[in-house]
Amino acid sequence: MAGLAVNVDHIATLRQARGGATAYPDPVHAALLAELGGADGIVVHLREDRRHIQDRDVYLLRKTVQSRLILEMAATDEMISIAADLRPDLVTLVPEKRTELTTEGGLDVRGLAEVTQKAVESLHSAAVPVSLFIDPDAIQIRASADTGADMVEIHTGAFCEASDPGDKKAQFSAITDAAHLAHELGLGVNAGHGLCYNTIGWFAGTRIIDEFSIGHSIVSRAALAGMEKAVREMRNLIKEL
Ligand SMILES: CC(=O)[C@@H](O)[C@H](O)COP(=O)(O)O
Ligand SMILES: NCC(=O)COP(=O)(O)O
Repeated sequence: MAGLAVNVDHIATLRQARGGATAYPDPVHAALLAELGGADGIVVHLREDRRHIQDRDVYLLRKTVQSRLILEMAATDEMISIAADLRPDLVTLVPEKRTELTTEGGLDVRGLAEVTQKAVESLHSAAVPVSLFIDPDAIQIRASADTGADMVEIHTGAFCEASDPGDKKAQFSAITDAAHLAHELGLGVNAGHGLCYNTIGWFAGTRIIDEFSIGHSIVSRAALAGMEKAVREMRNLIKEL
C-alpha cells in the first residue's frame, strides 16, 4: 500500500500572512495532528526565502515527528549544511526560483548533473537518503539514477492542472511510464505536487507509487474540516488504490 507524506508548508503560509507576527497556526502542531490522522511522513520545504517554513520549524519537527521527516530543499551549500546538521529521514532536492508562486517544473538533473551528484554525495556522507523531484521524463529519470540518488519524486503538477481530458490522460501516462522506468532502474518512486481528493483516484490499481506527497489540498480541507480528519480522508482514499 502506498504511503502518504503530508506537507505542512501552507500552515506556515497562513502563519506568515501577518509577517510572522503570530506564532499560530504552528506547522509543528499540524504535523502532530497529521500523524494522528495516519500520515506516514511529514514534509516541509525550507525555502531560501523562508516564505513559509522557518528554520525553527524544521528543528522542532526533527524533535517531535514520530513518523518520518522529509525535508524539501534546493541543492545549495546552505541547505546541505542544514540537512547534515538536522539529519531528516529523507531530503528531496527541488528547484527553486524566488519569483515562483509555488514549485514549478522538476529539477533539471540532466542539465545540472555535476551539482546534483555532488549534493547527493554530500548528503549521503551525512547518512541522509536523497530523492530528486523531477518531471515525468525518461531522460531525467535516467540522469537521476546516474547521480546515485535513492529515489525520485515524480512531479504530478502538469497532470493535476490539465483540464483537457486528452491532455490529462497523456500526462497521467507520462507519470506511469516514468514510474515504471524508475522502478526498473532500482529507484524508489514517490509522487507529488497538486494532488487532491479527486486526482488521487487516478492511481487506483496502478500500485506504482511508493509514497504520495500531498500538502496544499489537505491543508485546504483542514481549514474547514480539521487536520486530523482531512489527513484521515486522504489516507483512506490511498488505502483503496
Ligand atoms: C516540491 C513541491 O511540490 C513542494 O515544494 C510543494 O510545492 C510545496 O511547496 P511550495 O508551495 O512552497 O512550492
Ligand atoms: N512535493 C510535493 C509536496 O510536498 C506537496 O505539494 P502540494 O500538494 O502542496 O502541491
